[in-house]
Amino acid sequence: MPIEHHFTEGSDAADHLATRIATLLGEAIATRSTASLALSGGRSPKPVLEALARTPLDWSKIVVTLVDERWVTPDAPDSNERLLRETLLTGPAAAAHFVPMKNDAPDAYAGQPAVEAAFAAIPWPLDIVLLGMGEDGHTASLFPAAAELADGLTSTARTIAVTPPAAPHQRLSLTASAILAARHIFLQISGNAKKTVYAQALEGGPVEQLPIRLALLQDATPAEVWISE
Ligand SMILES: O=C1O[C@H](COP(=O)(O)O)[C@@H](O)[C@H](O)[C@H]1O
Repeated sequence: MPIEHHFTEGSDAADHLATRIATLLGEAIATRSTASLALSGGRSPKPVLEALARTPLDWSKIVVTLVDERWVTPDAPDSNERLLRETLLTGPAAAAHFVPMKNDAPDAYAGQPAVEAAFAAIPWPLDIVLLGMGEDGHTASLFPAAAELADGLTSTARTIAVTPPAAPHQRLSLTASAILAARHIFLQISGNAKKTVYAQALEGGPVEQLPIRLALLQDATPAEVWISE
């Protein structure tokens, strides 16, 4: 079962989570001379990324990537890469080595092999995976009812191309195996709607119904969950 951290204020949750990530990155660098961090996009991680960007670390030893990306240009408003570039990869943290999940291929399916190849250069397993969750229970871009979900849950590849059934843009996503191999699996939950879905996920049931269960209903690497109002 997951380890929960409860906060009233989202900003307090973000600061606490950023401190936890920074501590683990520092420990990874001290132990292995390198660290790897995969971040979610969307709205939830923004304050965490802003707090992390202010944290003194040897960013040149840290490899940063995404858990998922929308197949849009990096300057598009929906780009997860854009979020990272505008929040985390500024100031000292710009020294981090960023591995994008988007390339110039015409679609996510054509682009996936090159992303998979580029990901081979990341130090695996990832030290930290920061997940988000949509109100449909998707995590990364592993969406319920997506044609590629079964593959995303079973593939030994690190990445998969996905067409969400009810969300915009083709995506690239980490697979369940890449997520679950991480040394630390973190999740942000905020607001009543997501709290309700989170509680439903914990009750048990098919991962295909609520893909966030892949991280919550396993004990090999218990997820840590930051929950706020
Ligand atoms: O599309 C996405 O959605 C989820 C949740 O986003 P949020 O805006 O509700 O925080 C996110 O974790 C994922 O990375 C993103 O691509």
